[in-house]
Amino acid sequence: MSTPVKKVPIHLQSSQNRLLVKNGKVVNEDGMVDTDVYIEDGIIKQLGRNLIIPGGTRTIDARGKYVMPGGIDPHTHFEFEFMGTKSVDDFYQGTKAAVAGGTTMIMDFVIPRKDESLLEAYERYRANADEKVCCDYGLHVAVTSWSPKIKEEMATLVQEHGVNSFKMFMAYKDLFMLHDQELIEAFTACKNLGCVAMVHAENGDIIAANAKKLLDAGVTGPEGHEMSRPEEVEAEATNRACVIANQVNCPLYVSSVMSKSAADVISAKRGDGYVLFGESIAASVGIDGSAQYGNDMNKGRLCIMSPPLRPDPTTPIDLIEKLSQDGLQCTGSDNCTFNADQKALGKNDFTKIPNGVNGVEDRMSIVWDKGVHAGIMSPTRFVAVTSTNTAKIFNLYPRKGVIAVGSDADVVIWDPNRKRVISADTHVQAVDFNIFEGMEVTGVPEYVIVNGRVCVDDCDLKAVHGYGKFIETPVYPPYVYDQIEEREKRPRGVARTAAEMKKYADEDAALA
Ligand SMILES: C[C@@H](CNC(N)=O)C(=O)O
Ligand SMILES: [Zn+2]
Ligand SMILES: [Zn+2]
Repeated sequence: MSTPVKKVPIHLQSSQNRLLVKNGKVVNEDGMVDTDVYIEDGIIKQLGRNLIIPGGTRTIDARGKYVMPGGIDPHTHFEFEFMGTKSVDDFYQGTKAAVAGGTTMIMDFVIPRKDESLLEAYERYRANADEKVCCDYGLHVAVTSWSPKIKEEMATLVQEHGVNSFKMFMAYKDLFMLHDQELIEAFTACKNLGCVAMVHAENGDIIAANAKKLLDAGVTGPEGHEMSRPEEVEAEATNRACVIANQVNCPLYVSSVMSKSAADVISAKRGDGYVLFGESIAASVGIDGSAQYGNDMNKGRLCIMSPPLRPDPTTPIDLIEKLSQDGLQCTGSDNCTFNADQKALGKNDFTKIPNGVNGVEDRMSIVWDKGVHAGIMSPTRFVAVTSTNTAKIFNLYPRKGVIAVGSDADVVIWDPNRKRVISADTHVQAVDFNIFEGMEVTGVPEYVIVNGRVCVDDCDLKAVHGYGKFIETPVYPPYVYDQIEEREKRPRGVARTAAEMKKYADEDAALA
């Protein structure tokens, strides 16, 4: 199905059409350079100094600022029907908030209703999103049950609808959860289609058993949520997903890594040469999960998500360090927002609290503040983990995720010193609270250019609904499948001798 080409309304052309970003420091994942950027018709046309440009070009002075690829958020759930309610940020408000925070593309999840086919669910999401989005978007598709029909639909989605990634949930028993045999078959199907398998990694059987025990013991407050699924329940499933994917030689993307233990598994398996990518989220590097165990039950309910925020206060710093050192590769938001009254659906039973928190608007500032401003992460690594790596994994690169001639003009002019205080009183999102309430962050987008159009103009939001479009993600991303194919050429068992271990490690180092 071809994506309908959107005509940019005439009044948005001409003056918005030509832009020169001058005197900035362009930051890509592989380096920084002082140069100017000329944009026309939504595309980056020239890079350099003293550029020859046509009259009528608007010039933005980026002196003292970083000029970076727009953020790409690989993990959102806008207007998602879940746990008897629906997330309140829809594709308009959610993408408007994304743009406000410096994100110029999001990837959401098609999650089928009960008895809805994958194709019907995909069409429903497209119909919901296409006319509303304020920036470009892609779609992952969730496989929440397994059958020959599902396998066929995966192929159709790949061949006709521009999907290259499928999400399997190992949690949410009796709702979305797949068991090992189904995971083996779903991962094998992903591999045979040239796709990326994604997981929500928690052991849903253990969670269900623990939740029952806790409720039977009279634990109904928000603390029961994390108690039912401590870190090792996430780490066990993370390890199991990695092993299954490795055994079928399928590339694996672990979504919303929320604990040190799970992050350690991912770093270790990557060191063993697995084709594996780990995603942190704004919440997990921004705050810890102590509020769930506090005396204020209302506040505790608000930050309930899965996998849960961890009470270990060293978790955020551990995860931002792993992001900085390539232990983890991407940062999403897992934005799945429910208002306080929706969260109160679980006031007498923590298993009824709709799972999910905000993050799409604050993701970029949180990672800059906790990473770059804190002196832990370089600006180039910031670009990698907030934009480029996601673009490469889902085969959007170099159209997205880089400041380069010919790339889409999705550009953020970033003020590394400007500060802002995060608050529901001022945020763009629809949700009526913010898990980062009151947090002062350093690092703010001063201009956000979406497909060549200035949508944040000197910190003034001018996002326009319907301006974004669906972006197809082609199969066989080279960044991923070059490694898979290399491993196929070298079928290798488990290294049994020190010599084999060294040989494999040297081979993998040469490939990295
Ligand atoms: C259902 C969805 C959003 N909710 C959440 N992460 O708590 C997910 O698990 O990714
Ligand atoms: Zn999840
Ligand atoms: Zn999610």
